[in-house]
Amino acid sequence: MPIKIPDSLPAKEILSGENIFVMDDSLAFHQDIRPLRIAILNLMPTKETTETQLLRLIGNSPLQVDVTLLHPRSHTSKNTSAEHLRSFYKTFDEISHRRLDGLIVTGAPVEQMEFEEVSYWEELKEIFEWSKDNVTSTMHICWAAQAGLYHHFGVRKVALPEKCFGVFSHTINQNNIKLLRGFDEVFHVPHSRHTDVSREDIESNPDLQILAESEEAGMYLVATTDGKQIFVTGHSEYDPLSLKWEYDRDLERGMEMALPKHYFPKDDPERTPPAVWRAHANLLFSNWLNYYVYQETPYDIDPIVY
Ligand SMILES: CC(=O)SCCNC(=O)CCNC(=O)[C@H](O)C(C)(C)COP(=O)(O)OP(=O)(O)OC[C@H]1O[C@@H](n2cnc3c(N)ncnc32)[C@H](O)[C@@H]1OP(=O)(O)O
Ligand SMILES: N[C@@H](CCO)C(=O)O
Repeated sequence: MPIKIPDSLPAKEILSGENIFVMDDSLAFHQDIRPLRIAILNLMPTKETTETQLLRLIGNSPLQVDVTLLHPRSHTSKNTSAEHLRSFYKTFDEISHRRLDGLIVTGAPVEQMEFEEVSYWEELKEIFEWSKDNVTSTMHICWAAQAGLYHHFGVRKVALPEKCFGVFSHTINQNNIKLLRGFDEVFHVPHSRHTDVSREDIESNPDLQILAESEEAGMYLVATTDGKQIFVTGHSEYDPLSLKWEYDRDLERGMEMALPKHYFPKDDPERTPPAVWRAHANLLFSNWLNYYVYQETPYDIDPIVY
């Protein structure tokens, strides 16, 4: 939340220079408050796990958030029960007449397919197009970041020589970016993917900025200069044991798996990995909700019907 202090207090200039959000009296007086309308388009097979992880982060905010869970109507989920989807989920066509303050699109285990082979690709393209005029800010996670960058900006997906798998240290590229407010100079994030996005395609696009990256894992946070689209290549939402679960799963399937990097204490898979990314994850989501959604979205959000 912003701090409201008198315009003439010396701290105001100092804090503004440090990328701290300071609100002046006139804006504070005029600010109307209502619950935020956020949808999560959940493309993960393990929907209940992902719901919980994302809601935990969205819930850590003083803002009231009204959450709608969405699943793609053009895909029949094998791993989530129809009963769960019927009880708790909607599809895009049921909500597309209303605008959203924020939209989160999750990862999906389809990164090694061509985008066009994904069963819900046409539907996702429709949602991406709609989001440009009907959502204040959209956050795309992992595969959704690759898909969004490809759809909106033609950024190519690139196969990695080996899976980017582990918990990596990251640094920020720019000061005075609202999404990065309060970030430590070095912070940690899990990555778990076989593909990356083309740096060349991103760097040559003046509408895109690389906000944070990792020497080992590459680009992490990419955003449009207007903040309407955020692309997150890692999984800050993961639970402490998510990477272990993926590692054990793949070993059980008989795959040759390298240990997740910088994860198990002393690289011993019998030891419990500590979560060293939780503070970062909470800050990323609360900064997004506050500065890219709440402070930007209009109070009267729905289109006026004459
Ligand atoms: C790069 C990222 O974004 S990382 C995020 C993805 N990570 C994860 O999903 C981790 C958890 N998932 C898993 O471990 C596995 O997917 C499991 C255990 C749930 C299931 O794996 P498998 O049995 O090998 O594969 P299965 O045949 O059930 O298909 C898995 C999923 O792939 C996706 N998928 C596969 N083919 C397609 C396709 N043509 N189009 C769209 N989705 C597809 C679906 O999401 C499918 O699950 P769903 O039908 O329940 O949505
Ligand atoms: N995080 C994913 C990567 C593959 O999409 C997994 O290992 O399940």
